[in-house]
Amino acid sequence: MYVDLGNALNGQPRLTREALDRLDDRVADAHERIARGRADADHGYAALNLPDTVDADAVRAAVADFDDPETVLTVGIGGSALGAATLTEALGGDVDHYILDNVDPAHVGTLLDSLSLADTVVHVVSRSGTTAETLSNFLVVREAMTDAGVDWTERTLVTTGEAGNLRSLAERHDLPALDVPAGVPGRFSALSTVALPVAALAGADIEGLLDGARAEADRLSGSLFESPAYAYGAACYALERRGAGVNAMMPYAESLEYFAEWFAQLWAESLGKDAVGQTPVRALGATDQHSQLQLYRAGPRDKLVTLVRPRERPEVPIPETDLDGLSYLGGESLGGLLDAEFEATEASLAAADCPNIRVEIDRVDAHGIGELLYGMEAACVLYGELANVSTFTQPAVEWGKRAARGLLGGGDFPEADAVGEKRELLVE
Ligand SMILES: O=P(O)(O)OC[C@H]1O[C@](O)(CO)[C@@H](O)[C@@H]1O
Repeated sequence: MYVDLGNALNGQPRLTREALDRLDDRVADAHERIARGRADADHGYAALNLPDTVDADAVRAAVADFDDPETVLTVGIGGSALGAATLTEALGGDVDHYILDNVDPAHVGTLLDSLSLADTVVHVVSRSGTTAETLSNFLVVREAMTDAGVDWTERTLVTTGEAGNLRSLAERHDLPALDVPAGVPGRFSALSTVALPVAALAGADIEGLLDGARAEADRLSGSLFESPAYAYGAACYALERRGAGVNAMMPYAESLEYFAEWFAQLWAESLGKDAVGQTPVRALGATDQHSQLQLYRAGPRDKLVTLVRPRERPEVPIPETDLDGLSYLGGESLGGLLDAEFEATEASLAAADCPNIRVEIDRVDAHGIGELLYGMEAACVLYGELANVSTFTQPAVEWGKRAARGLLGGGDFPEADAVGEKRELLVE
């Protein structure tokens, strides 16, 4: 992973090279704390050990008995789904991968009606085993398989914690089951038994993913100027401290659209604590040049834009044309056009004093994706250290869960009472 901070400096919010130099001493201290946390496999820090601790053989063994499925359906939510979605979108492969990470009846019904469930492997993932959306969707999927005459116990893989509903289900029905990695929050689990099974079923290069992650881990050092991951995390932190409360994650590759969604959970759920944090915005280049770029260039000076691209792309030539004013495109390539737009957008943001950071990988392949995912995880951990927040917890998401459960008669929760006290100003 390559990180270029040139355009992060001297914009509005204003970050200077001198400020980064001063921050580097704190990066060194943070790196020591991170190294200690990794050495002790402390909660959360253990995620940065995954390239060496994940049991890839167990992943391969768990999927070995599934006979080359056409389709894999991931039933999970948050980090239990977004890692798998990111991997298969970026790396492609031999299966059609769908995820059910919402409980929209229209979507669930339409998707299940479209699938050949006899040729589908269901990977149900939940660390806690209690997540309402995941368990509800699994019960619906299981019934649909039964109604279709499919033995669901032959088509289901489980990844879950040591105890809980899914663990009991796997034991009761002798399902193949993997353990979620100890001490790794879901949003940090893409390079683990949570997401790797789908990548394995899709025929992706698991070792390449882990090699890329190891390469990025090897670059972690006591200076942000020697570690791309720390350079990114430190610059994002420093810019947020100076007013960049928004970070628009804008990959210039269609196959990295889910990566931006994965990044949004990683950044928001890790860093949004104690009334601080940096709001991740999911964007896509070049598409959002015709959309959100107007706001980035001419809106409030409260943003940084992260521009991500592979240095190599496949070539699709643009045919010659005599269309008025468009002959310059003829003989070019789509990749050449996309890269020109990347660089033009980068320069347009700089010209408008909007701080932006260039993140590149050699190509969108297993090694590059391993670098990118690990690098962003390490960047997030560093940011959390510098911001002195509890990076690996997410207490704020529990309130709504209790309210919903109370509304559904799942217990006596005062949060549910608050729903009934909603202020109303209805306009019809
Ligand atoms: O894997 P589980 O326990 O179902 O949790 C799914 C997601 O829900 C959260 O716990 C938030 O509610 C995320 O942190 C997590 O990725």
